[in-house]
Amino acid sequence: MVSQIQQAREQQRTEQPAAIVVERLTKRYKQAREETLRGISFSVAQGSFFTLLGPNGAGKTTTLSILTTLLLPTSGRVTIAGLDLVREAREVRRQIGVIFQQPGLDVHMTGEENLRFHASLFGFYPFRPAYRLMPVRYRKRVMELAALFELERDLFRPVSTYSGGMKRKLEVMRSLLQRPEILFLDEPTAGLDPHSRARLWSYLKRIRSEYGLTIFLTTHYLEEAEQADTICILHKGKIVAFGSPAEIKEALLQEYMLVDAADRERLLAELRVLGLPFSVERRVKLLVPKEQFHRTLRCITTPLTVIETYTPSLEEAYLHITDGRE
Ligand SMILES: Nc1ncnc2c1ncn2[C@@H]1O[C@H](COP(=O)(O)OP(=O)(O)OP(=O)(O)O)[C@@H](O)[C@H]1O
Repeated sequence: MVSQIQQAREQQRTEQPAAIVVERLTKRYKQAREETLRGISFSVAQGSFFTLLGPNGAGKTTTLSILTTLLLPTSGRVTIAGLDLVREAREVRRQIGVIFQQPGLDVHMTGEENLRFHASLFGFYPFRPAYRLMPVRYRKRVMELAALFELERDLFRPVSTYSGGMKRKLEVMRSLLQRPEILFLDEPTAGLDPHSRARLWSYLKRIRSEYGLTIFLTTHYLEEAEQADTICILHKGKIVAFGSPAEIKEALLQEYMLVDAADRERLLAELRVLGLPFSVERRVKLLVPKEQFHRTLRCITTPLTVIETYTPSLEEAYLHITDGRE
């Protein structure tokens, strides 16, 4: 845990300023026997694409709810855009946009009415009973976003006529109305078909480059996490892996060979002499990287009865790390 905090501080010192700094965050729900978050620490660099990945129940939504000021932490400290999450919650809300797992649109209203009500409710713009009566800066912002998301033609139609993908786009637009610095997305592609999912990703890429947004995503889709700058894997309320997708892959992927011999004792003695790392399960498992498979085999003189090579996929490695831990 100490190293996580050091890592968070180190990142702050050496790279871009951190958009989010989380230190020793815990959450215990009322009447819950265990903590849902068990002292997690990490930081998110400004303008980066950060993914919180983990299986059901890992604590992703809890973390996101705390970071978006909807839920109070039990202990720990969080800074968002340089503001203290608890003491300056109101100001934090102005700096963030949020897209929740469950769409929260009123389908009886038009797309624009949904935007207008949201903007007024959160105090970003004063409420007026018609779009044309809204301040010019609101109308300019809405049209700018509608153009970006190609929703101009449908903006004044009831949301009940929208497809799932269009509703998602409207939600993204709504979250960007006040020009937030950080966009939080809780499993935003759940329920979308692959086509709409891919399109949503391309929009997110565009807004990120156009507005320099920091994106904080929670997901349990590995392929979505792979597009991130940083992945943080949460499991049972603890961080079990943290780094770039390449670093995570390297840490998680363990390539190995399974070998065996009629004279197993001779084989094991030989492996010890050769100094090769191994463990004995049903077969003898040699922990060597793929590039060394051939060389390793050439060194072994004991006649082998079994030779199998194994390169797990990222998916398998992820399942392994999240299945086998307490
Ligand atoms: N209001 C609550 N009261 C008590 N326990 C809760 C509450 N909300 C969540 N939990 C528990 O906290 C744990 C983490 O839940 P959370 O929703 O944060 O996980 P998650 O990683 O977002 O899962 P999913 O991918 O299913 O959304 C779960 O065991 C859940 O039962």
